[in-house]
Amino acid sequence: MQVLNRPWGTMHYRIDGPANAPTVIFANSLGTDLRLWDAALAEIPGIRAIRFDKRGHGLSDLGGDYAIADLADDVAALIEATSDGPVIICGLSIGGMIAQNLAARRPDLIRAAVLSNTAVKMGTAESWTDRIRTIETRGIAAIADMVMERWFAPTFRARPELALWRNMVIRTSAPGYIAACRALAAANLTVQTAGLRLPTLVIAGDSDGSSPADLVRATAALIPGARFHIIADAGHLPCVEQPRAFAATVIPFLQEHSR
Ligand SMILES: O=C(O)CC1=CCC(=O)O1
Repeated sequence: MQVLNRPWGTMHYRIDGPANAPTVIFANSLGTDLRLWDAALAEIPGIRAIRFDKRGHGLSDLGGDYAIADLADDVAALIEATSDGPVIICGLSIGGMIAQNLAARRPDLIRAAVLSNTAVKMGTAESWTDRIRTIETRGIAAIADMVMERWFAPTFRARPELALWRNMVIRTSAPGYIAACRALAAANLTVQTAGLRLPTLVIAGDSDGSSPADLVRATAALIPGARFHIIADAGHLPCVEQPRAFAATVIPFLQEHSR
């Protein structure tokens, strides 16, 4: 377990892989911690993988409310503290929004981006307000079944591990989860993302109930030269549901842009 001190509190991160391998930094989604990437990383050898828990998730502190740009600033600080030169970023969902924001504002730190199951805008302000209200009135467990349906295709929902992912959501601190919902409600990255000029791979899941493939494709279309790939039998978290297919999609891109 490693610690980065930030003005808002303590940020948890970890590094795996050879010190001299190309660095890839992974940004998690809403309601998950850095274990989100366990299965995919087991299929992606030869990288130095940096993972972290964003504010209010996993072992990291919350501080107060924040915007997507503040989360991107945390990642910038983590890169500066751990790495020489620009890195590849791989972000999923809100993690993909962090990646878009950081690539737009700090091109000196990011050489290429993998944007998984993300968009320039996710959900509506009303949908996030409804979710926050449910958590405030009935607790975070009240949203868990709805979230599982958005995250996973039916095949995965029948597997015993579903209970573990459900527990991950339920055990996220309610204030931490709500702060991320507020940041999502306020975020629209259309202008920033349309200005991106870096190698980008965009990934969608064919059964994603949160960022449907057409929404993800529309974000890819904003970035000149971006590649777009749909993973079959995968919902919002293809790195969990289809780690081999996820790795097979990502590895050639990482190899191409690590040189
Ligand atoms: O919980 C969801 O609906 C999925 C999601 C939206 C943003 C994010 O990071 O995850």
